[in-house]
Amino acid sequence: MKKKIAVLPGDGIGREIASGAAAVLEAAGKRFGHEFEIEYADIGGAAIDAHGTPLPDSTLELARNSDAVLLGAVGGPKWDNLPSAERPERGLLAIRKELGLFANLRPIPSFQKLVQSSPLKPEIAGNVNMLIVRELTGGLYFGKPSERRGENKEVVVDTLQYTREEIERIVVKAFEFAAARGGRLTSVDKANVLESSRMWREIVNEKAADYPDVTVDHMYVDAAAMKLISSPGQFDVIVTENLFGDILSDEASMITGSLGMLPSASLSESGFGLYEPVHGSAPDIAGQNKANPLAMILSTALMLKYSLGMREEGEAIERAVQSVLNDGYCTSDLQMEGSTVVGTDKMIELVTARVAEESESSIDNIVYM
Ligand SMILES: NC(=O)c1ccc[n+]([C@@H]2O[C@H](COP(=O)([O-])OP(=O)(O)OC[C@H]3O[C@@H](n4cnc5c(N)ncnc54)[C@H](O)[C@@H]3O)[C@@H](O)[C@H]2O)c1
Ligand SMILES: CC(C)[C@H](C(=O)O)[C@@H](O)C(=O)O
Ligand SMILES: [Mg+2]
Repeated sequence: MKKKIAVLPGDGIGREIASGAAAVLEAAGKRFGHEFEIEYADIGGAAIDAHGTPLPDSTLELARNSDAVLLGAVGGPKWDNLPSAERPERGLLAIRKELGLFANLRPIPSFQKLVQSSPLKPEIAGNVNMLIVRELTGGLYFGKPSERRGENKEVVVDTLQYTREEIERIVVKAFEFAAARGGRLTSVDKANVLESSRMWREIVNEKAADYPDVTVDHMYVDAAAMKLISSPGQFDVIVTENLFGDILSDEASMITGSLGMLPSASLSESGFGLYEPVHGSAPDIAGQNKANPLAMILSTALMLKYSLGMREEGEAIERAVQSVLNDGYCTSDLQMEGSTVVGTDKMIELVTARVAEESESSIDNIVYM
């Protein structure tokens, strides 16, 4: 099969880990007989520097003409003093909006080998297989107005806006995933304060009638933040609005021991997908060959499975990651006792070599979908 993939490395460690995606694609292509045509384009700060805008038309055009998009990360101190509307992050928000990527899936499994790496107790960190379904193109990130007001510009406004349709489509998506997993759905909101959350809760209750096999509960976001640490194993599928999902997923990454382990998929109504790690451009370690490339590599696996109909190929990548970890290799963000700490390049090389070979080992419990 021939597929065209747009790779948008972005900034900081995004530039270092994007090569991991390209390498595993090449290895999977060779092993399974596919041709991946990879085309690179700028986004974020790199695009501001080269084209004067964080999302050039040419990048959007390339994304639209590709079968799927892989993205590293955007942002960094170099662009921190720009007005908010001109920052690298705007390029990311714009591509999500332009491509209609409203459903952001952030799976959080326990990696058995990494349990000791988690700050949580092993019996708590070791029994998790959660999916956070985050609304991605509405809420505070996109509400108008968002501005400074008043004579001295000392009044600030950000608007949390959702339409019924925007909430319905993400809630339905989450119910579908919960039903497919034979499981439970926890809707996370702040319905004791926010009007948007009250409508969110109303819609979840309405849609629940269509999914009698899914057990539904509601939780306030502050309590959910606490439960993610005290008893993450109680969650199956979580559905929540944009900002809550952003915060809760970084928090949940600590179950695995590192933000560098979490992949994500952002899907449109038609099933088109952009795949990116949950983490950012990590300016504190950029350029040092320290970044963990596994979130990017696992995002590539999700792309193969969800967007390209290549389940076997995606699972081969997940198995390769698992097998390299099981052999005791890790990057310095992970605290695995007795392990061999390797740099970004070496980790990419190790996983790529495993993808290239047949492997009989099972995937342990990385059950994304
Ligand atoms: N999707 C994205 O492009 C995205 C996501 C989050 C943040 N950002 C941007 O990234 C910049 C930096 O933000 P931040 O520092 O708050 O968040 P960050 O996610 O970049 O980093 C947070 C911490 O986690 C560590 N970390 C993150 N990814 C890692 C990896 N793969 N391997 C090892 N360690 C890793 C970093 O070193 C840092 O200590 C900001 O400009 C922010 O807006 C972009
Ligand atoms: C960089 C930022 C705009 C982005 C978000 O908040 O969506 C990031 O934190 C993420 O989680 O993808
Ligand atoms: Mg985030």
